[in-house]
Amino acid sequence: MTALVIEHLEKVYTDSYSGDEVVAIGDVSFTVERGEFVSVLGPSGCGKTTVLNTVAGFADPTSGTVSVDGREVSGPGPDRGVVFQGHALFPWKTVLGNVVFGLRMKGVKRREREERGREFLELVGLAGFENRYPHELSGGMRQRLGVARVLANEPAVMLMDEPFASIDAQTRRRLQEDLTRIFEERRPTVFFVTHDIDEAVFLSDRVVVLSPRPSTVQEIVTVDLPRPRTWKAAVDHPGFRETVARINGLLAVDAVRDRDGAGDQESDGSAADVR
Ligand SMILES: Nc1ncnc2c1ncn2[C@@H]1O[C@H](COP(=O)(O)OP(=O)(O)OP(=O)(O)O)[C@@H](O)[C@H]1O
Repeated sequence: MTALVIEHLEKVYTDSYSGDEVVAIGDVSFTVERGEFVSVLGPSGCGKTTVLNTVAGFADPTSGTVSVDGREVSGPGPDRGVVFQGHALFPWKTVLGNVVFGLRMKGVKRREREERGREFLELVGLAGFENRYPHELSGGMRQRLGVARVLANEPAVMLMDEPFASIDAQTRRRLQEDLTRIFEERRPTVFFVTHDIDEAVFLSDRVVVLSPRPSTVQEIVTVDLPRPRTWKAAVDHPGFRETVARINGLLAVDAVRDRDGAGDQESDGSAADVR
């Protein structure tokens, strides 16, 4: 069953300083099936975060529609859970308090929510930290907590906007492996935004490659890698290297087009800013 449908999404912003119109998203359509992990990749400024914000209900489309489980999105809702880059945890609540917050809002009884909260903390490797506060955790642990908090609510779609971008490379790899394991165990529906091609390929079932602004879907690449996945197995797998090379090629074409001025006239030349 299809969990998320994005149809002919267009987004035009008006620059608050100059009053100029910026066409962030030209025409973007794609779907995410239930239990599927889909990443969105594209040059810097092509509108990846805008697509995610529109799905989250934080931004309205200029035209086009976004539907989750058959219902058109018209604002934020509990059917979509967002894991932010900057954690967005409640600093005054304990680790367990943060995880069970959404369940409390839904009216789940204390015993059951604490049971579920502990289960999700265990899943993300934070068992034993229930009574700590977010400031007592490392950046990686806070990000795990962000994931546990969203998973505990069992949203129809889990939205992740570069959740590991500000985390050191070694920890990031571990978190990516943990996320893959959690995905394989629980099969949430995930919509993931990233700059990192390796990360997108390692985590995803499909990768949506966007063109430079005003963005369109350049290609949707299916990742043919067996699960369960580990970094060790992935880097040795020819399919992993081929898929990374293919996406690299797609984005390199964008960078050349942009440099030669054939792309977006307002480009700041950062189209090659895809790690
Ligand atoms: N609130 C806003 N008002 C005006 N312009 C905006 C606003 N938000 C985003 N933009 C512009 O829309 C375009 C797309 O931005 P967005 O952040 O969605 O891109 P992105 O692909 O996620 O970028 P990055 O890869 O650098 O994180 C950019 O040119 C940005 O400057």
